[in-house]
Amino acid sequence: MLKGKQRNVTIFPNGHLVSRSSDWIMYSVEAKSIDAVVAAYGPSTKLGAVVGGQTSTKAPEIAAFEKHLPSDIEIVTCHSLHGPKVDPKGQPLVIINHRASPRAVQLVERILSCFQSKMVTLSAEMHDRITADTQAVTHAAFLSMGTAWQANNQFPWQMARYVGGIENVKINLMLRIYSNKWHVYAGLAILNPSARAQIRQYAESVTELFKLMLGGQREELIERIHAARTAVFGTERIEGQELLLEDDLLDRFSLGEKPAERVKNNQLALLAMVDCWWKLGIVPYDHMICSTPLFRLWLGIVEYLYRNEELLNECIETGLYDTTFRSDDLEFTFAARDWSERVSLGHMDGYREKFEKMQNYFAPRFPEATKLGNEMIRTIEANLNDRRLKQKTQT
Ligand SMILES: NC(=O)C1=CN([C@@H]2O[C@H](COP(=O)(O)OP(=O)(O)OC[C@H]3O[C@@H](n4cnc5c(N)ncnc54)[C@H](OP(=O)(O)O)[C@@H]3O)[C@@H](O)[C@H]2O)C=CC1
Ligand SMILES: O=C(O)C(=O)Cc1ccc(O)cc1
Repeated sequence: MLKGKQRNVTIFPNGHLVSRSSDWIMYSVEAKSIDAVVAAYGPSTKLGAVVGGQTSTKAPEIAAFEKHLPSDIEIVTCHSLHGPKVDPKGQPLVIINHRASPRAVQLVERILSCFQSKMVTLSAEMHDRITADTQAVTHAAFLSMGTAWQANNQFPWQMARYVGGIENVKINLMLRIYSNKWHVYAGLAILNPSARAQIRQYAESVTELFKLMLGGQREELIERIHAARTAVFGTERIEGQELLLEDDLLDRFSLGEKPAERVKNNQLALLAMVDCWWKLGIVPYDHMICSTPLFRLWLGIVEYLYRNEELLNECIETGLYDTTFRSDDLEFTFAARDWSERVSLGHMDGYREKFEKMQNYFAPRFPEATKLGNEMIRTIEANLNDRRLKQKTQT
């Protein structure tokens, strides 16, 4: 029974009754089921209605609309670029006019304006290309971190090496992804035609960098890391330019006890990300208009590392000469390759099986991590906005 303000909402027994009586319909279902759901209810769409979807990958959604909707139905679809419990205000909201009149686009924009999100107009193809660069490959990195920790039977917040600074962001975002539904990430990775190659390159970058570390190939490693840095972040640090993130801010969001002295880490996951962007010719800043909070935090910690010469050198030296964490890096490399293979095979069940195994392992910490993660996203996003604003007013 609906209470209070929602008393005027009537829940129909099925999608046919919704379709035949609605002027605007948004399909917000699993991407893997979109074809079956639109096949079932699409033919019942009210004459003159506008139809869209909220799935994270537009290729299968558009294919389903084209196949099953009557040809006189207008198609304006969308994608909110944030997860649950994030304030939609100011977050990107992609609007795609696939087959519609300006009147239909305006109707959808007016309805969705209540989110107070930042609307961005893109084509479906462009949307999928950008989200493969931003979301799919970012998720691959965090899924692999979790898999490696589980394989070594670790809860990273219990280990000095993984507490404080950028480690906090890594752990919180990893837990955030595993606390969400498997089909969201499987859909993003497997059904997006551009995602496979990106995820494969990430796994290759991890493997190749790890081999250079194992082989003690100092010069090649330095050369490769610096070449990637130049391609992604430019040749020099602009004087006075502030970093997106700072130590004291990052240290606030810890699930564990911070050690007196920071323990070194070679940050293979972050080095591989920049290497992957370089190899694929991706400049992540170009995608800010269509980015999620998670991607901005990921880019924030990567930038934090690459714009700090001392810290980057420390990662290189640790990677080459500190063998204490070789087993972590070995498991991380296996994990990145295994996720990539599962995505390439394109089997939803293979993805689900692995995702849910990790989800069960980390589940006891989800409530605490979700609370802390929400707070972290709120605080860091506010900080990023302040800085962008300051930088804008200075230029
Ligand atoms: N979660 C996120 O962070 C984001 C998700 N998205 C996208 O939004 C979509 C929905 O995701 P989310 O809400 O998280 O997932 P949920 O699993 O919570 O929701 C999917 C819903 O679809 C319903 N559904 C599935 N099949 C049918 C059917 N045949 N008839 C009627 N209803 C059906 C399910 O009903 P039932 O439970 O009864 O099976 C369920 O309520 C996905 O495509 C996802 O990629 C987009 C942005 C962010
Ligand atoms: O921010 C992320 O990448 C998330 O994990 C949340 C999310 C998941 C699916 C989407 O389509 C949009 C946002």
